[in-house]
Amino acid sequence: MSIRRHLWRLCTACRHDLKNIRTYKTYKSRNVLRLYDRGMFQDIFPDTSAGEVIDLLNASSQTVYAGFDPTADSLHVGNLLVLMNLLHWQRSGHQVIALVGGATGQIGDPSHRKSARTEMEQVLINENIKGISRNIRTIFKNHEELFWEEKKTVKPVMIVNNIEWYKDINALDFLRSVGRYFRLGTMLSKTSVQTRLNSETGMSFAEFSYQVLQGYDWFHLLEKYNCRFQIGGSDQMGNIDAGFDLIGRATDKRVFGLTLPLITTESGEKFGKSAGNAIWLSENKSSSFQLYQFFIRTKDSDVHQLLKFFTFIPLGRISEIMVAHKKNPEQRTAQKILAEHVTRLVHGEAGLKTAQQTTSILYDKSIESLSSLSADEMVSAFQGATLIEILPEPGLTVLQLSLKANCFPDETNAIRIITAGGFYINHQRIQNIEEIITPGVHIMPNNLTMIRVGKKTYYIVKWIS
Ligand SMILES: Nc1ncnc2c1ncn2[C@@H]1O[C@H](COP(=O)(O)OP(=O)(O)OP(=O)(O)O)[C@@H](O)[C@H]1O
Ligand SMILES: N[C@@H](Cc1ccc(O)cc1)C(=O)O
Repeated sequence: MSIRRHLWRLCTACRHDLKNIRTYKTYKSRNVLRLYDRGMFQDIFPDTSAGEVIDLLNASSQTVYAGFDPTADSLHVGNLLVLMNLLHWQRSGHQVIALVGGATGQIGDPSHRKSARTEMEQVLINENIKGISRNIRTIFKNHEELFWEEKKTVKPVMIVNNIEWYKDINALDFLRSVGRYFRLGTMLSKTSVQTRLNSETGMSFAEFSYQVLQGYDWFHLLEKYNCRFQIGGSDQMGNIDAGFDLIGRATDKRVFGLTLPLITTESGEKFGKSAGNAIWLSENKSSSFQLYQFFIRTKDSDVHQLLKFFTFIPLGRISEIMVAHKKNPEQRTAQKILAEHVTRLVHGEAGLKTAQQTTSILYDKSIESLSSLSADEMVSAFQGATLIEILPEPGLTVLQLSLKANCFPDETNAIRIITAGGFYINHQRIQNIEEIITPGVHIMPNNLTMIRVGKKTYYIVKWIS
């Protein structure tokens, strides 16, 4: 039987528990494998261990870890899926460890990458460690304060940095005591290695050794905290397997790895920082409004799955939400619930309030409201808006501005559409092509101008000072 069917069967056996859950504030059992019902696990290994894992989880509280390399100063929505998974473990009574890769980040994980990462300065790595540790602490704190109403307190998340155990390790000792357990054939067979070996850029020995470092991390956490579970996105399969192998050879303990599906873009690209399409969890990189809007824009075909991934709402209630949503999809009820949950978890009540207030600006067509937005916020508010930087010139006319902003293919079209009434500046229709662009009228106090052509083509002009 395939692992999926095996898990499915086991999860079906647990399903009667789910029916008894009246509130989404808590889970009644320690069996987190039920998250399979939410689509939150892709694979488990060893691949026949689902029954054993369920028994272990039900028998006692376990320790689980997931790692994040400090390759940016903030985590993003892709990483949030891993954090959601960890939160479910915490809600189920387990000890959660979030590892920040101060050591592994210096090498760079080759998984899912076409070329080596550019080396980062230590000061930058340190800043990144602070940023992502702050994200993790904030999310766990918001969860406990806003989503957890049980009397029983949850076990606080532990944040560890693997530089702590690598900084004093001697290379020779490491190769002798850890390196000897790694088999070259197995290491070479990893997809992350094969893809790169067959590419033009090839792979350095340092990157090749990455799996040894992540493997040893798990060994270390097992020895120190009895951590028997590691989770990560499906791109982490090879690295998790390396630790599993090491522990199998060096100890007599049983450990288990679980992978999660990757959140991808419409074109199937992994959503994250390397692909350059991240929505960040730090307010200074993506505002609470941008995060909220990102989820509000979820396609109808995806919203059911994202409610399962990014909220704690029980599945039965999610189905009810979807039934109501399908009756009136234009009201975006499901998207609003999703956006509200995620924004509250990531930015707290205050962040959610700001996001909702800013959203209401979209429906309130005053200049005061518009000028309270930043250029980035306007671009995300007016979906697909083009951002253009223009040097202000005295005497610039509406026609000249429309051409500089590339709103029209040529002057004839510009004159035709503007005079016909299809051109708007800051929500005001402008039909006089000779009107002079004036600060305070056309240029808002935030140094921006919003242009609309026709019903929904937006341009945001940022005036360079
Ligand atoms: N789009 C995604 N969907 C699900 N999990 C993800 C996604 N992106 C990252 N993760 C997971 O988050 C964890 C930490 O990943 P990491 O910090 O290396 O970020 P990353 O975005 O994968 O980095 P990069 O894009 O630079 O490769 C890993 O378990 C990884 O699989
Ligand atoms: N390799 C993981 C991060 C990580 C680092 C160390 C670990 O022990 C575990 C995970 C990633 O790049 O996504």
